Parts: sequence; C-alpha cells; structure tokens
Amino acid sequence: MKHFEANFDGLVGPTHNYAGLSFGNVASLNNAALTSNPKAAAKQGLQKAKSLADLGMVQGVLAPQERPDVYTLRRIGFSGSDAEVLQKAAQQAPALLNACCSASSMWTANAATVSPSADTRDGKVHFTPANLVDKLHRSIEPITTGNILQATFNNDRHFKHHQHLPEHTSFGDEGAANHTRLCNEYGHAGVELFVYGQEATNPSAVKPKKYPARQTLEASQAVARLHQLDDESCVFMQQNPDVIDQGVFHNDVISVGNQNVLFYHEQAFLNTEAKFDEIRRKMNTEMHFVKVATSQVSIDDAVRSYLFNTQIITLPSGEMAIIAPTDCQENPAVFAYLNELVTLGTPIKQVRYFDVKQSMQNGGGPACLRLRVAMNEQEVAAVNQNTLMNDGLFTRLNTWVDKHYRDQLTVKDLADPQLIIESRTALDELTQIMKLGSVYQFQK
Ligand SMILES: NCCC[C@H](NC(=O)CCC(=O)O)C(=O)O
Repeated sequence: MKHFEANFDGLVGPTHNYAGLSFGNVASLNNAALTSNPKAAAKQGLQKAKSLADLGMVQGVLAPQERPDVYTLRRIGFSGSDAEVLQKAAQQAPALLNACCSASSMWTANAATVSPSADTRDGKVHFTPANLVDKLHRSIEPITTGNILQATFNNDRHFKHHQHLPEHTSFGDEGAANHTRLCNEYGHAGVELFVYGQEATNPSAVKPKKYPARQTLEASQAVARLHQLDDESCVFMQQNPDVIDQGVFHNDVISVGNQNVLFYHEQAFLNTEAKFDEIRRKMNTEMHFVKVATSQVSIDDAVRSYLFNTQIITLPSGEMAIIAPTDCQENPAVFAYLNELVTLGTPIKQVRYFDVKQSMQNGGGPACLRLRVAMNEQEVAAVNQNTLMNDGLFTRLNTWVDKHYRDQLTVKDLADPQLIIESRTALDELTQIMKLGSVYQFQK
C-alpha cells in the first residue's frame, strides 16, 4: 500500500494582527503594533500550500478559529451585546481583548500532536490537540481545534481523537512543534522524538532563566501514552535551556526532521550524543544527523531567518527538498549555508523559497504553518476530501479571501463591531466550502 506524509496548513483567519502577545517569541514582541494585512497573510499561506500540492504532495487545509472570542470575554465578566462586550473589553482590559482576537490558530504545528497508524498499537492515527496553556491567547484554542480535527479526519475506523491534556503548566503542551517522527518509509513504524523544555515535577532539573519553556516532559509522556506508543519507539530529549532564552520558544525553531534526516543546530539539545545514540539504536535504518555549527549560523541568525523552521519534504521522485521562508535568502550567512547544504551529499537536494512574511512577523515560519499527518492511501481516502488542496479549492479559497478579508488591520480595529460580523460571515461560508458542519460556537 502507498503511504504519504500529508501537510495540513492552517488558513490564516480574518483577524490576523500583531499584538505582541508571545513573551519569549522575539518576532512577536518586536513587531507588536505593526499594521497587519490579513488578506495578504491568507494568500501567502494558500500559495505555499498550493505549491506543495503542485509538487505532488498530499496537502490539506485546516480551518481557522472564530475571533474575536466573545465567549471568553463573557466568561470573564463582560456583558451585553457582542458590540458592547467588545467595547467594554477595549476600554477596561485591552490586553485581554487582544488575547481574544489573535489569529494564532494559523500555526497548525501547534494544533496537535499526531502519531501515524504504523506507530500505534491499535493501528489508528492518533490526534491530541495541544492545550497551549503557556499563552492566554493560545490556551483558548484546543476545544475548537478538536472540533476542526474531527471534522477533517472524520472516520472512527482510521482516526482516534483525544481530549487535550489537563490545563495546567505541569502539562504545558505545544503539539507537533516539539515532536518529530523519524522513520525509514512513512508507512513503516518509526521513532517519535519528543523534545521538551522542562520537567515540571522535578524542581532540580535545569530550565531556562529568562523565557518560559512551554513544553514539559510530563506532557510529552502523556501524549505518548495516549497514542499507544511503545517505549522502544519513543525518545524524550531536552531542549537546551540557553537557546530558549535566546528566542527558541519551540523546538521547530532549532531543528527539523523528515524520514531518516534530522537537521539541527549544534546548540539545539542537551545530552545530544547520548540521545542520538538512543535514536540510532531504536531506528532500524541509517540516520543522517545534519548538524549546523554556530560558526556557520549563529543562534541569532537562526532565530531571525527561521532556517530550522523550514519543511523538509520528500518529493515524489524520492529526493528531499527544503521549503524555506524568503527571509533565509535575505540573511547572508544562512543563504550561503543553504547553497552549500545541497552540495554536501545529504538526502537534501534542493531549496525552495516562499514569502510568508505576514506569518514570520509573528514568529511563524513555513513549518509552523503546517501539521504533518503521515497516512496510507486508505487513510487519505477517509479524510474529508473537501479539505484537500487542488486547483478547485485553491480558486474557491482565494475568491473567499478576496470577498471577506481586510487588507489592513491594527490592534485598534479589534473592537470594531463590524469585524466580528465579517469574521463570522466568512467562517460560516468556509464551513460550507470545506463541508465541516458546525464547528464554531456561533453556529451551535
Ligand atoms: N509556531 C509558531 C507560533 C507563533 C505564535 N505567535 C503568536 O502567537 C504571536 C501573536 C501576536 O503576538 O499577535 C506563538 O508564539 O505561539
């Protein structure tokens, strides 16, 4: 049977804005209060997704969330009509209004952790939405994320959906951004590498000093248990706390894997050699660890360019390609490195650049924008086919964006009562285009 690794990209929502909400994420803080362009953001994302589909990849789309989230604003005491709730929140608690308006669900690498059927004891594909408890604006995502995942992977025979982990910092879970599946072929059992930032229940364990470690070991272990993974197919590795303190808020800002390749910065992890030995032992195939030294690319350049927030994909020809943001072309050290990389004799043979600047300015590169789901052909056939990218969906979604999205938005506009009406009208139409049913609270 054929097997694939599908990428499900997050559609950027109509409220895409820069509010500086993510402490520890350098781009989010530096670009706070910039004017955003939701229309351009959505189109940049669609273009990347369509280009991967055109390369012969299985490519899907995940719907965005309903924002402003007036339900959370009501839950914390703002009352009246939707317009009144927004207006009162803007006057009394603007930071809370901003948190309830973020389009952050676009970064679907943080939507969930996914384990393919070849790795799980029951032979199903398992999904656990990330609780994202470290950031208020992201902690309001998991329930709707679960609804969207269930509407997209809507077949009990092949897909198993779990509830997100308990909403406590001990179980801080950021999903696939801290999870990499290594394997020989996508359809063969692989090794799932969970990278965590801190151990919540061990006060003497090392952790970052300045910025939060968003993922805990306890959360990663819980996901591995839920997904019915064997110990022999899991490796838990700690991220280097020093790089978290330099802006590496997720592991996918400092390393990325595909099949038997792990592309990483030499400062990415703790205990690197011992853990790589464990990976070698648990994998039944040769591994390529492609190391980038600090002398080649500094942590600062890696964080600015998002060299490691690239996607490594296996093209239908069997060759691997790197999908990089154009920011990597603009950084001389990183561009020189990538030009050299494709000549080094590793499985990575080409680099393709995409402009995803609207997302990059909030700290989300090509890899943040996608959730990987390795599937065999039966499982791909069981996916909601209206979520899969092709010429028709690309045209429909571009037309839909043109019709409903603004081309500029500032934090000041978030209380505009018209924005919530526009956003709901757009999402209602989207659920019809993608045949998702009623996934949003305003539809229930
Ligand atoms: N995987 C990339 C995630 C980026 C995301 N940025 C944000 O939420 C920024 C939102 C703002 O500041 O408006 C985050 O930090 O979780």
